[in-house]
Formats: sequence, C-alpha cells, structure tokens
Amino acid sequence: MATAGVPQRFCRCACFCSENLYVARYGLHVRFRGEQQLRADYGPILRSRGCVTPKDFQQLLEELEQEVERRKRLGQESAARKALIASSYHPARPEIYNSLQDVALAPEFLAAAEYSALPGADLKGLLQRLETVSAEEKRIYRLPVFTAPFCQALLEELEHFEQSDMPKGRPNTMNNYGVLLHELGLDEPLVTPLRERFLQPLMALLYPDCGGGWLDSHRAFVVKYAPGQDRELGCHYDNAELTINVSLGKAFTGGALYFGGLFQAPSALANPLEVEHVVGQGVLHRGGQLHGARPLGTGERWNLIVWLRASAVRNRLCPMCCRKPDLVDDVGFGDGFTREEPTTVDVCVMT
Ligand SMILES: O=C(O)CCC(=O)C(=O)O
Ligand SMILES: [Fe+2]
Repeated sequence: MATAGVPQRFCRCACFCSENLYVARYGLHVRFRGEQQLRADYGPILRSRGCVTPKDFQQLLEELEQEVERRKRLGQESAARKALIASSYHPARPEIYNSLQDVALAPEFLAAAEYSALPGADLKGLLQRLETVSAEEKRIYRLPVFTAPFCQALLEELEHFEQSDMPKGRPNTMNNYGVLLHELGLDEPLVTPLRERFLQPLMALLYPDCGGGWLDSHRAFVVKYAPGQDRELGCHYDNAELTINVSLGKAFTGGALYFGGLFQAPSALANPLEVEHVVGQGVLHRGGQLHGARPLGTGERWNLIVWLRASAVRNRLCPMCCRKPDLVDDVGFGDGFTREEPTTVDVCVMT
C-alpha cells in the first residue's frame, strides 16, 4: 500500500482525555469537561444507575479527574514500561519473539489470506474460505487463525509475563487484566506482520468501505477473564476501523460475544447476536459495531484483540468524538491518526 515502509508519526485525538471515559460502577461511558457539564449531561442517568448522594457524585468526579490525568501520562508511561521490559524481562517462550512464521498460522487462515492477495480475488471467493457469522447486516466473520501449539506457546508466555514482577499496562479502562502487546515487544515480530501480510488482504475484500485496504497501524492487547478477576465486558465500540478477536484458550464456558448494530444507529442494541468464541479462531468485525462480552461461566478465557486502524479513514473523523480529529503527537502508533494523508487513497472507495 501507499505508506508501506515510510516512517510515520502517529497521533491521537485530543478527545482521548475528555470523551468515552468509562465508569464501571454505573456501566456508562461519559464525556467529561468538568463538574457542571457532567451534572447537566448525565445527572438523570447517573441517578438512575445509583449515583444518588453528594458523596457518590464527589467520588465519581475524583475518579474522572484521576482518569483524565492517567490518560495524559499514558503514552510516556507505556514507553517507559516497554523499555524496562526490553532490558530486563526473560521470556519463557523466546521463540514467540521471532518473526511470525507460517507454521504458527492455521492452514485455513493461510489459504484465505493467500487467496485474498491474488490479483483476481473477490469477496465471493473469500466467503467460501471463511465462516459468515452474520451476513449483510452485521458483517461478522470467523476463521481459524493460529495453530493449537502456537496458541499454547503464546498463552504460556503471557502467563509467565503476568506472573513476573514487570510493570504492566492494562488494555483499556474496561479490562483490568491482560497485556499490551507492544509493551511486551510483540508488535514488530508478531502483530505487524500479521496485519500487513495476512489481515490487510482479507480485510480489503471484506470491508473495503471501512478502510480494510488501508490499514496502517493497530493496537493489540490480550484480555483475560477469570473467576475473581474480570468476568465480562460492558457494551462498547472499538477505537478502530476493524477488529480481529482471536480466542487463545484456555478451557472455559460462557463469555460469548454479543453484537448490536453500528454505534451511530438509533436502536443499536436491539436484537443482539451472540457469537461464541472457538479456541484458535478469530472473529472479524467492524470496530463501530456495538459489542460486549457475556459473563464467563467457568475456566479462564484469554483473547488476542487487534484493533486495526486506517489513518485514511480516521483522519477525517475520529470515531470516538465523531468530529474532525484534534491531533496531538503521540508515541508509537498513537491512536492511528496521521498529519498527512496517504497519497494514493481513492476517495470513492472510502465514502
Ligand atoms: O472479551 C472479548 O472477547 C471482547 C473484547 C473487546 O471487545 C475489546 O477489548 O475491545
Ligand atoms: Fe471491543
């Protein structure tokens, strides 16, 4: 694609520090500019969800202020953790950090990606090579991604890291457990090749209208659900054009995904569709499709989530504030925005 190999400086949108702040206790995402605005915009809904006394409100205010401060420091702190891990962490499965090999990938995934990269490939042909979970309306697909031995090795490595005394950044405010893959040093050997060599051709055919052919960055993390830890995930949409969610194991019951409509749609959560995770398989969906995870029953569930981003799409409209992004320089892939447009985007494809 147009930007391959060109060093880019990625940005985030300034709204990261004021929009979509998650308040787990009240199961609500809020915009936060200050006390008055919070009362005016969310007073009734907060009351209906149990934020009743002045003390409740004061506590909420303090938590939101802390969250804003945390978000401001996030990029620098993450870079510091990454540097420390690179210099002092000893992996249990060092082979995971070698460049991604085809033997790690399920034959079905290789076949679908190889087909998609052929000059004459089309959507119809690709659909014969993966499972359509929901066709026209929700456009959700599923296919095997990693082999069982690779899932096992990755899980072992992630557990080893979890048990180490290394500092850990959390995937987002909704997940308290899990790992950011770039901090672990797994972006370069694992996630970037997965995106560039395999997901890009697949997504270009499945979602050309969502930037599937223009993916140029990602945010990858592992979420973990276990008894006594996180057990479910509230309804949300991803800060991504497209998402792949791969079940790594272990053995578990419950914890299905559910999908509503696109977040912009008026009745976005009517008739949610339940999608079970299958170990080794990845669910592909649009980032803007509302979704969440049902409570885990038994066992432990670990999933690799890759939020795939296309700067050509998001540079026009930030999916989190739904405005033209107010760009702030950031480290690494930032939130996938860039100051310059990739030069060869065909705007007809994007609109
Ligand atoms: O629990 C899952 O499988 C979904 C996770 C998810 O949607 C997210 O982290 O964005
Ligand atoms: Fe999500």
